[in-house]
Amino acid sequence: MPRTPVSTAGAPAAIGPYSQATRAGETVFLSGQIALHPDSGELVEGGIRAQARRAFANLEAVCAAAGGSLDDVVRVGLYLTDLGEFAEVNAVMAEVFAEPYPARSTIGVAALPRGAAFEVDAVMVLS
Ligand SMILES: C=C(N)C(=O)O
Repeated sequence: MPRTPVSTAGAPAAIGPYSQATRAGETVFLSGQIALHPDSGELVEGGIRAQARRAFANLEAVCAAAGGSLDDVVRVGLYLTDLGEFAEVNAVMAEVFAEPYPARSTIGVAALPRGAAFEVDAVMVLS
């Protein structure tokens, strides 16, 4: 099955050799989003909540470009450089997603691109 790239100016351009998302049939694989502002390409300021909100907003823009929405997301992966900030990320995720929530894995990592504190990736199934 061919992989069809998804591209939008509503989310930051890829910072390496990957697509913002790829679609295979009705399944969309969304690349990791960090808190880069789509216009400036710079990491937003303001701490973990601001970073999480921007990263989820970027993800939402890619969902929309693929013809879906966050309601179509079936799984997310969260990556934090400090699991001490887990509660704050949970609070932002609860603002962004409605129940029933997607499946999720959360992983503490040593570092993320561009010095980000948070990254989210996702799988979406179009309905
Ligand atoms: C930000 C990314 N998704 C990357 O570098 O893979």
